[in-house]
Amino acid sequence: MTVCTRFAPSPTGYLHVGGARTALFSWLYARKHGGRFILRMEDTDRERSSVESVNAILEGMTWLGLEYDEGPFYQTERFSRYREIVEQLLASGHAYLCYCTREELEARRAEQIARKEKPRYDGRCRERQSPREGVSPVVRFKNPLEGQVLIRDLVRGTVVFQNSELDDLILARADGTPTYNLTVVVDDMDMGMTHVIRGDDHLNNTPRQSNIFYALGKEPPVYGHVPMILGPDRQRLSKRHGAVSVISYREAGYLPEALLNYLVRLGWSHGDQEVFSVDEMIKLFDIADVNQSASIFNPEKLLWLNQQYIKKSEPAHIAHHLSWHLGRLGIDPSEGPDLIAVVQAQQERAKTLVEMAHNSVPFYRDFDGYEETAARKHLKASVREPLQDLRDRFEKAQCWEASTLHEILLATVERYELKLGKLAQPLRVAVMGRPISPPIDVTLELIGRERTLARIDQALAWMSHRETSTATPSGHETA
Ligand SMILES: Nc1ncnc2c1ncn2[C@@H]1O[C@H](COP(=O)(O)OP(=O)(O)OP(=O)(O)O)[C@@H](O)[C@H]1O
Repeated sequence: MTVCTRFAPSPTGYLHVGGARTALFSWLYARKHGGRFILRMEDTDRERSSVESVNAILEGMTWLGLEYDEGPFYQTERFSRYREIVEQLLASGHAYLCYCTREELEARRAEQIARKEKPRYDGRCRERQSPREGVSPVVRFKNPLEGQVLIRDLVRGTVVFQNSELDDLILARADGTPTYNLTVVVDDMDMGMTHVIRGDDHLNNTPRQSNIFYALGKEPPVYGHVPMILGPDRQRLSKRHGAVSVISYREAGYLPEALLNYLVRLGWSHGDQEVFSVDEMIKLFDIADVNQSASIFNPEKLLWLNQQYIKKSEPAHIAHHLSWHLGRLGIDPSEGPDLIAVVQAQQERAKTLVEMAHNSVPFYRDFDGYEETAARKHLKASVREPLQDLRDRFEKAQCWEASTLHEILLATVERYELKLGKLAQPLRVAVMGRPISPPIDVTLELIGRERTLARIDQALAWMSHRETSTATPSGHETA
């Protein structure tokens, strides 16, 4: 039997981290067992579903690398099939037409509450034979009245539900549209689902869905209900409450594998290992090791993991993701130094790709002004002469490589009896516009000879201009 799992979101918003982790567990289960992973859009709520949400979910899945083998399937395209199954259940006596009106149901409900009973449909139309004038009936499932439903849950172990606790749920509304529990069963049956791994917010639906499977003469799939991810307020993250979209993590400079790693560890562990490649996740993931309790999303830990991934990933891989961020800043990396070298120079320190992209801008684009405090501190009159000298030596450099540039810088500071930083920092501000960059020799190599010389000239001119404009009538500098 080939394992088949699915992710079945309702396209009523973006893909958020809670849904994404449930998708990841389902995907890992399929991959680990050499099975199929299906994507299904549960879009029957036409009011709340939208094409934009479908696209946002697809974008999130693609970015995370949770590729699906089949789908996306859309429930709205399967209405005739749902109708067929409703007819089948009616014909086999597992469903019946219910003519109770909304007002009657509400009145009975109020009475049940007044008697301190659990409000539920009282089964009045179960044996009804004749239609009722002027009322369009709904179709209800004839839930067994006795016995139990036993769920052997992959995460929670055996969970028992009493049939006496379950309502005769509505399968089709008066206008003929199918309800959630019916569509899910028909799809899971038709799509050959062997394992349904979903959030434990669905646990109460499971005995109802299992009974519909039995009524159709089928074995239900194996279920695994994974715990919820909660926000800092301990409320379940959902599209309607506090969830952060997966794509906003892309925009904030996270690597998809860092987010996957964070999500897999949220509620699952393998010894004390923290960092897992996707291949390791597939190999080591065991749904039986998933916690039963909910987890709280911790953005600091995610940031820490992202930094680890930036440090350790292949530069070419980071370059691939970084170029997307540079594109957002209007930079075409092919118009400057090799992006892989730019990544290598910054891999040790960047926490996010947004930070790396921001710090990479001067490698690709000339800047207009300097960071103000840095310029005031480092581009001082006293440094003009050594900076000019350094510039002239750079111009004559035999080759434009970090080691040669380093030698030239050392020789210049020696000549002026300066500490290295006293010239390296002004140089950095001159060529980058700011006081932070990778090692200065590497920075210069990346910027290239022409740009470096032009930027030092620009800084020297800026310094002269500043000297004249800030000079007092007596000729003393005031800054
Ligand atoms: N906070 C969460 N933690 C873990 N899994 C979740 C969370 N929220 C939803 N899921 C799971 O993600 C899958 C898709 O859910 P769905 O699209 O209905 O998301 P939702 O955010 O609950 O939507 P809505 O805001 O409409 O309630 C389901 O299996 C659901 O159980």
